[in-house]
Amino acid sequence: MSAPALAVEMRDVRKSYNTPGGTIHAVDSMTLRAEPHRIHALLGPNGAGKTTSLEMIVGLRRPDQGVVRTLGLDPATAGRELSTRVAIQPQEAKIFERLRVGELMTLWSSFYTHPRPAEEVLDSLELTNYVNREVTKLSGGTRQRLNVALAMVANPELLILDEPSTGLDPRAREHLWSVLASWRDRGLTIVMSTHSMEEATALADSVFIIDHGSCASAGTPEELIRTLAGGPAVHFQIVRELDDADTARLRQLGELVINADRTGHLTTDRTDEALAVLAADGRCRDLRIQVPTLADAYFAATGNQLTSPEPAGV
Ligand SMILES: Nc1ncnc2c1ncn2[C@@H]1O[C@H](COP(=O)(O)OP(=O)(O)OP(=O)(O)O)[C@@H](O)[C@H]1O
Repeated sequence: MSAPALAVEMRDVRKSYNTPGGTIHAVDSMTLRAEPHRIHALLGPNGAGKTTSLEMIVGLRRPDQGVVRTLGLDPATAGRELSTRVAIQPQEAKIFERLRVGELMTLWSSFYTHPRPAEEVLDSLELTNYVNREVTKLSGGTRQRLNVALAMVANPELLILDEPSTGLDPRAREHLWSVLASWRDRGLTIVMSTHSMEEATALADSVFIIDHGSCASAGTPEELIRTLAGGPAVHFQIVRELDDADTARLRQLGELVINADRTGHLTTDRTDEALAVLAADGRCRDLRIQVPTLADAYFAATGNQLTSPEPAGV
């Protein structure tokens, strides 16, 4: 079987929920394309439609309208042909709570034809020491890592993770990122949701900015920052009036904005040259270089700030 060009494609997908309070348009005109062998992050706040999208990608929900293709197949009808190739981390492994970690992994891997060795997955996620512990006695963060392990033991081509680092302390989170990156380097495709800018910046090869059920913008973190947030900017407070020659020089370097209160900024990649002009003879003070981040790109794409909750243990 030849591999499809895209791991996941959503074209103008809509999904609503009818609730006693009215219809919720959870996913609305969602269009995105995820290439294989990459880590893709759906980045957006609570309620943006990330989980609903992931559930449609694995076939747990059907779209009301539009096209979803996962590894080239329609997840609503592909059945076992897809379920052996795609794994999603169980949101809450409430079932089998009385089992020990090792027992649950053995049971879970028995559901699949070509599972990955459970010991290898447990080892990579630093869970080996917990094999004899009952699932119910695990901490939230350890349990979250077990959920990722349960998905990975299926040995999928496409791994779907819904906010995988929720509840992890900073060290565990960074370790999880390095494990996910190493799996990607061995050919796995990962599609994950997150509301952490830091996670998307550190981990994702491509980011889909999700806003009110649709994809507002997509690209590598660097592309999104460059195209949406612009380049670095030098901010300054004018002390002595800039003369025409200074202003002309600054305009040659980039885009100059001077405000009525005599503050200003120059958007330019040539920050050293800009600083030299602005600082000469004490013309300006409070000089500060601002390098745009994914948060700035997110704000430019959606008009909203996305505040990442602090990871547990901070
Ligand atoms: N089963 C459901 N029944 C009714 N409404 C739902 C259901 N699942 C999700 N919703 C609503 O659909 C919208 C999108 O939810 P979804 O969980 O897809 O977003 P999300 O981006 O994953 O958010 P979170 O980060 O909070 O999980 C929200 O308003 C949510 O309340």
